[in-house]
Amino acid sequence: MKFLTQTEAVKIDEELFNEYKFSVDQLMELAGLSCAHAIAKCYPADCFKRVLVCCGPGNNGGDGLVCARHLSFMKYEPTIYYPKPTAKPLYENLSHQCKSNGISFLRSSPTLESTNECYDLIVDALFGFSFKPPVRETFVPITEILLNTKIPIASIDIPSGWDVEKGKIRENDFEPDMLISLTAPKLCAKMFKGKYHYLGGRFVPPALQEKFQLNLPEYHDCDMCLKL
Ligand SMILES: NC(=O)C1=CN([C@@H]2O[C@H](COP(=O)(O)OP(=O)(O)OC[C@H]3O[C@@H](n4cnc5c(N)ncnc54)[C@H](O)[C@@H]3O)[C@@H](O)[C@H]2O)[C@@H](O)CC1
Ligand SMILES: [K+]
Repeated sequence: MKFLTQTEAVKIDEELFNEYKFSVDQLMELAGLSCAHAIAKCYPADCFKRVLVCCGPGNNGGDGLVCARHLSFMKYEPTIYYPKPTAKPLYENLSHQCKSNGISFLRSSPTLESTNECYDLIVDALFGFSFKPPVRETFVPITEILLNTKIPIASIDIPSGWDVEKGKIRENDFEPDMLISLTAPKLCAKMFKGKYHYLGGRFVPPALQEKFQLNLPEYHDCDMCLKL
């Protein structure tokens, strides 16, 4: 299986939209749904009910909003922390859908103590493959919590803050328990040492897989995600 550079990840993204005519909503829905499925396989709702979903300003954050909505249908109780909501219809609608499904949004940053006390699992949907270090000020408090908490963290696509290609290179980069690589793993996933690595985003057309020689493993039956 191929591990993608940042440039390859961006190119595949562009081809999905430009050549294959997917809309961002379509792929985000499938990506977020596959993350919820992968999480449910590893952290059952009866033990990991209270989930803090941390969402960033880009599409990785959008995946998090979708994932939170699906988790709410799977007997979890998600809470969203979305410190820099993006003023675009896509994100506003996703936020609205979460609120309409009874999911609450935190008004201010949680503390380490409140995080440890109030949640059983954290979903990291802060940054994906377009992240450029260093982490900007708004997101420093939450990344410090992710670094110091004992609660398991499931990262969507990239552990937020990691270099997309070189991986965990800074002292304060946190170590997630789970990584769900979307489309195909990025190079940083080679450094992932957590318990569960899953592949999600079962929507890559065969011709595109061939073109980028992704060499993806086969998904089983009707599964939305695959344990790597
Ligand atoms: N190509 C694909 O196959 C798909 C990708 N999706 C998701 O889209 C993600 C990529 O999304 P985007 O390209 O929108 O970007 P990201 O969500 O990776 O991050 C970009 C956002 O983060 C901000 N940002 C970047 N560096 C920062 C820093 N140092 N401090 C604070 N903020 C920073 C940018 O201003 C921008 O708003 C993927 O990782 C994946 O999660 C899915 O939604 C759908 C399918
Ligand atoms: K992430």
